[in-house]
Amino acid sequence: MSKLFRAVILGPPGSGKGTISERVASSFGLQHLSSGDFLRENIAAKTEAGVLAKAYIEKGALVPDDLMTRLIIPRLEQMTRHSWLLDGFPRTLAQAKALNSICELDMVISLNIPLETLKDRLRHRWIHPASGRVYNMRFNPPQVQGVDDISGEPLIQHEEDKPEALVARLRHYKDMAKPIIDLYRAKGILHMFSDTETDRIWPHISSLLSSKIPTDLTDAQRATNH
Ligand SMILES: Nc1ncnc2c1ncn2[C@@H]1O[C@H](COP(=O)(O)OP(=O)(O)OP(=O)(O)O)[C@@H](O)[C@H]1O
Ligand SMILES: Nc1nc2c(ncn2[C@@H]2O[C@H](COP(=O)(O)OP(=O)(O)O)[C@@H](O)[C@H]2O)c(=O)[nH]1
Repeated sequence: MSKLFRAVILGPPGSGKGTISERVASSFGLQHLSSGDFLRENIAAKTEAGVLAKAYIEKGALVPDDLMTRLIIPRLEQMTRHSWLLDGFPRTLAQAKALNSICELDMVISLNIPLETLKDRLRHRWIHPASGRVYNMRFNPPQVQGVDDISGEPLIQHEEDKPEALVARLRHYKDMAKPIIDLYRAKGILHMFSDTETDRIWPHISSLLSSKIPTDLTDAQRATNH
């Protein structure tokens, strides 16, 4: 069997991790694993870990490392036949070390987006809470304003996407991300992308992935995904 490809995408809130991950998943057949979506699934299913995690998320806090790794690591260990792109994990150095101990990453994509751009994007971000689908009233608006394209249910805006909350979130992100970025840079797998537009970053990520992912893998992956 072809070698699996395992990658992580890092970036501050609003940097386009979710948007780019979806493009990677559809163009290269990698499975997009989002820690936020995974937590929401566990909360909806009322798993023991989901119930514990819910209390932290509702307070606007990160889920503690031991709980988070207990949730996500077994999920990754199950992925023995699929290549993946992980979004939202690791968020701390302890999580990065836990990930290191179970697999050798092939690539880390880090998004470096100016603060003003992030503020502007998040002001216009609307989400469908049940599915995690993300819209932007200017960049990718829903077909009908305020309504999810697939379910027809109403869209909501997150409290923490307000500009006042964002500055603190970004400072926190920078502090947490620095040692993680340093770790991956030292391993020689870090690729940093800086721009204000996802559409300008995407061609670079796409050609990088094309050069690293063998086509037989993407074909095989697509076949198993359909
Ligand atoms: N790796 C993680 N470690 C700890 N907590 C996490 C992790 N991933 C997600 N969470 C928790 O789940 C919540 C939702 O995560 P999610 O990534 O969907 O949204 P977010 O924090 O608003 O990020 P972004 O704005 O970058 O999309 C987070 O606010 C945090 O409480
Ligand atoms: N204007 C604009 N909005 C974008 C661009 N890329 C992503 N977005 C939107 O910005 C918001 C944040 O993107 P998202 O993928 O959720 O980022 P994440 O928080 O890093 O996962 C969403 O509303 C996206 O639709 C872009 O290049 N331009």
